[in-house]
Amino acid sequence: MPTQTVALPLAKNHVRTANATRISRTSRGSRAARQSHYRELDQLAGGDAVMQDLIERGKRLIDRGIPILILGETGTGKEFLSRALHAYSERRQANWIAVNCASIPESLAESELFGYCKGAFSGALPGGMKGKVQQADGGTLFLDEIGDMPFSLQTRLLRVLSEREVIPLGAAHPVSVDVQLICATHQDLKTLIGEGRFREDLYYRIAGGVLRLPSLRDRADRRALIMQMIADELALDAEEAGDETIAPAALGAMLAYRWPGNLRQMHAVIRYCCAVMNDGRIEMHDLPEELMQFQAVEFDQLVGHASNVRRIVPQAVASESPSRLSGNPLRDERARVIDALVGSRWNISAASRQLGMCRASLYRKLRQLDIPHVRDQAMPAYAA
Ligand SMILES: Nc1ncnc2c1ncn2[C@@H]1O[C@H](COP(=O)(O)OP(=O)(O)OP(=O)(O)O)[C@@H](O)[C@H]1O
Repeated sequence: MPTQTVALPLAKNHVRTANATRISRTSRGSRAARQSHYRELDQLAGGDAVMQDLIERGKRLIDRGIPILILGETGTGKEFLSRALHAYSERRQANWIAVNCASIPESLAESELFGYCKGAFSGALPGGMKGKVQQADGGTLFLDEIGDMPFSLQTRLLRVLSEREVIPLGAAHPVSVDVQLICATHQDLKTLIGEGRFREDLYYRIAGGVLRLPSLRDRADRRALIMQMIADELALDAEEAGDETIAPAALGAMLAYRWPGNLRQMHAVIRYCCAVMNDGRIEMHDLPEELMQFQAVEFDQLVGHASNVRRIVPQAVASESPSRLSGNPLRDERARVIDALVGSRWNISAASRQLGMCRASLYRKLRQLDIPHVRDQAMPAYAA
């Protein structure tokens, strides 16, 4: 067994256990708790049929101790799913141990994963150290970014999985381990295998069951997710949050946006919006720049292409209630006009109908309220 590693192991706080992190819904008002908030397995499905099916398969696999490989773009919730599966499983009383294979320096990887004995190398902790695999004994080992695991380590991992035992650095005898394995990656492992960067035999060992998380733009329950995240951020119950917390135009922009960073990005955007909003309601001008820029591009594409409008504007948005009043008549009117314009994707006829005025009056109103037409904006100026 190779024992050439001589560097110090990673600090103890690199170990994240499920026991140290809340699994269930957090209580109202605790910001620190909310930030490390993990949902139960059934709550992850939301109202999306693909997710519901995936969760049901996940339950069956974990019940049978089958190694699970979670695939999905960055930020789709692979780690969340892994924690929730562990919390659902019979192993929930034991540790959930995460290892990010992309972030451990190769020189430390062996000692980090497999541990070492007293005096294994100079600079080692006096009492030796249990590796992550042993720490997960009886529980779940989550190998995140498995596609980035160095090839040499893949060989050792394969042995651990086949023999169900580890040999810490410097140890004379193997130690038995019993772990539920969950791996995750955003990479295409089949391609890595083709390129000789990932062991095919390891792939079949870790991919007992494959769960592919959908990207956020493919999820049918985006609206419910947005409302839930707002509720979480404001520490409200989902029903309490309701539609009162977000203007129809802002909701429409979030529904239409492509979310390349998936749930992680959406969570960050909602945290931002909730921090900057006034009067407990997210308005269009509270959205961060990337969503505004996206809107500007979309509108530019839409001008003169009325047939696209139906496809991009969610129907529910158009019929929602107008913005909450601020008490400043000019500001309220400006917000109402902007809501109508954005809600109708700058279709002037539709917006004027909604506002109860003729097209000419609406054009006059735009000039009066200093709202430039979207055609004339590099980026929409929504500040009301
Ligand atoms: N079900 C969920 N409900 C609310 N927020 C979620 C959910 N799943 C994920 N998130 C948010 O997205 C963030 C990223 O989730 P997670 O780390 O599980 O994604 P990932 O797919 O593992 O990402 P990466 O591939 O980049 O490691 C979380 O920190 C959380 O803010």
